[in-house]
This record gives sequence, C-alpha cells and structure tokens, in this order.
Amino acid sequence: MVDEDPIIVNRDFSGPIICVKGLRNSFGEQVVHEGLDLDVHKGEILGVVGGSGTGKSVLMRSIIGLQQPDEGAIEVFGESLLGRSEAETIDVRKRWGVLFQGGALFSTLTVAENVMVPIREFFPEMDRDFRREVAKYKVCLSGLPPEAAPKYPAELSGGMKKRAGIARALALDPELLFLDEPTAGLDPIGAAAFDNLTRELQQTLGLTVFLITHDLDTLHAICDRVAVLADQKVIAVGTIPELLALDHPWIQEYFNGPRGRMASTQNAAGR
Ligand SMILES: Nc1ncnc2c1ncn2[C@@H]1O[C@H](COP(=O)(O)OP(=O)(O)OP(=O)(O)O)[C@@H](O)[C@H]1O
Repeated sequence: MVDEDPIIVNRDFSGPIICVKGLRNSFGEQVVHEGLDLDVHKGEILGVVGGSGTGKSVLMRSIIGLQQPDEGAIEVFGESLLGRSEAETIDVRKRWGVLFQGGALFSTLTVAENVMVPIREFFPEMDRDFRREVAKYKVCLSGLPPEAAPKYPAELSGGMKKRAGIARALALDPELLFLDEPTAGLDPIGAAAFDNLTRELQQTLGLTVFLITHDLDTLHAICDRVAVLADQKVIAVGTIPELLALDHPWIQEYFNGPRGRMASTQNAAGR
C-alpha cells in the first residue's frame, strides 16, 4: 500500500547516505539483481564496477526511483522511497543530482537552459533572472567558460558536454551526486581533468558520490572505496588494496590484469 504521508526530511541523519538491502531486479526471465546489499557512506566517493551488463545502471536507476525493483528495501538519507509518489519524495530528490551516461542534455536547450530545467521544476516560484544567475554560477563551477552557457549541446565537445551535465546535476546544490560512466569517451587528459573536477567538487561541496565506471584510472585516482557487482549482487566493497586481498577471479583479473597494474603504477607515480 502507498503511504500518503509526505516525507519529513531529517537533516541530522547520520547513517549511510544510501542503504540497499535484498534488492531484486528482473526483466522477464532475466534476473539482474538478487539479494543485493550496499551501503554508501557520507562524504565518500564510491566507485561501482562490474562487467558489462551486470546491472550497474539498473542499480543506480533503482536508487533514484527510475526502476521499480521486484523486491528489497532502498533508503536514501534514511528515507524509504519505494512505493512513494513523486510529490511525496520531492524533498529527498532535491538533495541529489544525476549525470546520466552520455550527459542526457536536452538538445534543443542551451547549456544554461539545461541547468535551469531542474531549478524550474523544483523551485517554480524562483525569479527568472535569479534562475539565470544560478545557472551561470553552476556553469562556472563545472569548469566551463562563461561563453559555453548560451551554446547548444551540438556545439560542445564530448568533455564539455559532460561538464554541462555536471552543471545541471549541481543545479539544486545536491549533497549526493550520481555519475554514470563520467569519463567514458574522453581522451586520457580530459578524463584526468574530469576526475580532478569530481574530487574538487566532492571536497569543496562536501558531496557523497556514487560513481559507476569502467575507468581503472578513475578508481585509483579518486575513489575512496569500490563496490564490485558480479553474480547478481555486490560481491565485495572496500579500498583497492582490500579488494586485491580477496581471492575472487574477476577481482584479480580486473585489478591485477595488465591494465589494472598499469593504472596502479601510474597512480603511484602521480598521474
Ligand atoms: N529497460 C530494460 N528492459 C530490459 N532489459 C534491461 C532494461 N534495462 C537494463 N536491462 C538489462 O539489464 C542488464 C543490466 O543492464 P545495465 O545497463 O544496468 O548494465 P551495466 O552494468 O550498467 O552495463 P554497462 O557497463 O555495459 O553499461 C542488461 O542485460 C540489460 O540489457
């Protein structure tokens, strides 16, 4: 049954920022998650890794309410969101920002207008000029030059599109940021710059970051802990040295294969 009471946000909540328990997701016969548990702690950058199709994006979509799980419990900021209406969860949803794979910018809107979309949705009463000022500030925060604000996505490079996506994700001053493969498709210099931006934002704004990635350099450079998805669940969570101590074939292959060793060496040398 749907609980009709609006969620009263508890800003003093000190438990895990995200708590997933016993999650099950399936599409027809295909079971993607079964008995998946995961906690994300306040202030950390949690990297989420796993082979292609292991359900990283489906996990993120479940947490932010875009995928209705078959079973399980999901709490964000200590609030259970499953089965609640959009109106009931608005105060919790305001507290996170999302960068989807590929940026997911509205192609007919400029960068500044893209950033204004969530502001208009969640703060419709906000004065138009003030909204514009906030959008300009978020564009700067993302590391884009002010000249990028009136441009359309088609006029931007891949790296600039990602930054525009970050500007939009930061529109509502979130405490929690979801990033789905933020460095995919970027050249190594652009990817390293994006990692630095993520770390700087996390430190200066005190964010918690849920970061899906295949990028070993990103994991080594900025992730405090890494969660590994395999066999329909999170099979391990920890720092990279903690994961390396585990005798799991996928983990060993991933972090100790030729690319994993190279990323580790580069990071130790200060990429
Ligand atoms: N809406 C959907 N309908 C049917 N199947 C889906 C849907 N969304 C995801 N899937 C399936 O669920 C599985 C997990 O998908 P998901 O996108 O979460 O994988 P992923 O781990 O993020 O993969 P990648 O690393 O390649 O991005 C895949 O087999 C995918 O085809």
